[in-house]
Amino acid sequence: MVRYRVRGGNALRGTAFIQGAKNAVLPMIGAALLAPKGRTVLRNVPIIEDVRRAVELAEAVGAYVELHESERTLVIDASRVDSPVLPAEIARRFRGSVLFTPALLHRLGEAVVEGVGGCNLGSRNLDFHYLGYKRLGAIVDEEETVIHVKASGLTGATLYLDTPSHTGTENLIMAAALAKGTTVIENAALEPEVLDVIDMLTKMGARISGGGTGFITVEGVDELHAVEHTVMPDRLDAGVFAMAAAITGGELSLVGTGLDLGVVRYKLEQMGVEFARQGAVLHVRSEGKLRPINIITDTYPGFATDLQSPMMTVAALADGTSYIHERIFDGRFALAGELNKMGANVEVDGSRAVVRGRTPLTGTQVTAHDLRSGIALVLAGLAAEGETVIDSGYLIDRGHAHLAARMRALGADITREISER
Ligand SMILES: CC(=O)N[C@H]1[C@@H](OP(=O)(O)OP(=O)(O)OC[C@H]2O[C@@H](n3ccc(=O)[nH]c3=O)[C@H](O)[C@@H]2O)O[C@H](CO)[C@@H](O)[C@@H]1O
Ligand SMILES: C=C(OP(=O)(O)O)C(=O)O
Repeated sequence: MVRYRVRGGNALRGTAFIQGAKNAVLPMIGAALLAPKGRTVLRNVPIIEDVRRAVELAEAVGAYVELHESERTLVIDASRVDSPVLPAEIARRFRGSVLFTPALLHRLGEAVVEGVGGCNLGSRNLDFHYLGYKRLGAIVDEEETVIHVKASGLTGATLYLDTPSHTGTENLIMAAALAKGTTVIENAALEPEVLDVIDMLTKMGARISGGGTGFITVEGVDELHAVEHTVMPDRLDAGVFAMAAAITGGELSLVGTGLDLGVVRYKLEQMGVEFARQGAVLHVRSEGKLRPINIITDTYPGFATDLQSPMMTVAALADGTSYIHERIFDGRFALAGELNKMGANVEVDGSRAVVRGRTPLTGTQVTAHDLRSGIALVLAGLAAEGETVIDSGYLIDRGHAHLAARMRALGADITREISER
């Protein structure tokens, strides 16, 4: 059992090193399995639990994988992939397991999905993935919780997503990349991570156009080859560090952000946080006095749902009433009860939350219900009086690498403990 212990009151100052993106590296590991020869090299890999699970899953289907932690590099040899089964005990521990299905379909003609995990955020359907595979010529059988997808070669088709699913878009691009003929994916996701995956697949020999427009065209090719690729920065990790500066009255230089934070930056600026781009470094500074804010989550370029929970903590520390509307997931407010235990005043009504700040936060024992509510509680702990103890830290480790060490280097009083239960 992993547990985080945070004692609040310290302003975070210094240089924060932003990790590679979880939501880019996971599809890239899936993409690496599409190459039947050679070795793929992924750089700037975040050393997070989801990556460890992805490595275990790749090994379970027959790939040879080296995770070089201090070099943040993965080397993947997929030449001996021989099992179509994604075993439940690994696959149910993270969402990214679904991203292995296109490679297994192409390489072995079938994929057996014994379960898919990920954060518990209400309904998390996969119908667009399976309907898309069917439109490309696969047969999809569901037996209770096990899904069996079979295809002796896929054929291009026009696909339409009811909503621009992130992993759905990635999976259908990978499925189409080796299908015969042309596939068009309408209402495709626009997230920067999807574009990074398209870049990697393009280097591998895939023919993909329209990334970032919502209409993606894929011309199928006969084979993809192993390449080297550097994973883009994690904009969610960067957002969390910017928020840590905001609530503690700190000053941070974010290194490795590359891209701008878009709407997250604008919302924090409205709250009174100062940003300055200094070449490759994004500088964030706050006096610690924050104005309230309104947030409506949306697919990119809207406000990312994954930063909604951390932003709820920031809102609880702002002077006045903030409003949050969660539009992507129907169960993403588990944080509210935990923040209220610490003294916040958050009222949830369906998909909307009203946060009345600023109320002083006091450290106590709280529960991370998912990855982002976990990191939001770490933020709350940084600004609270006394000690905040957060269980289960595993959920935080799913998505943030070496969190305690990185925050301690900036002056935070935070420890990560491993206990028997
Ligand atoms: C590993 C990964 O990249 N995870 C991210 C990905 O999850 P993920 O790809 O699972 O999220 P989706 O974009 O697919 O899901 C968003 C919404 O669409 C619905 N939906 C999705 C697919 C489908 O076939 N049918 C359907 O109805 C879901 O129930 C959910 O309400 O995007 C989410 C939304 O930005 C992020 O929170 C996750 O961090
Ligand atoms: C919802 C998330 O992740 P996953 O899709 O991997 O569960 C997240 O990163 O906040």
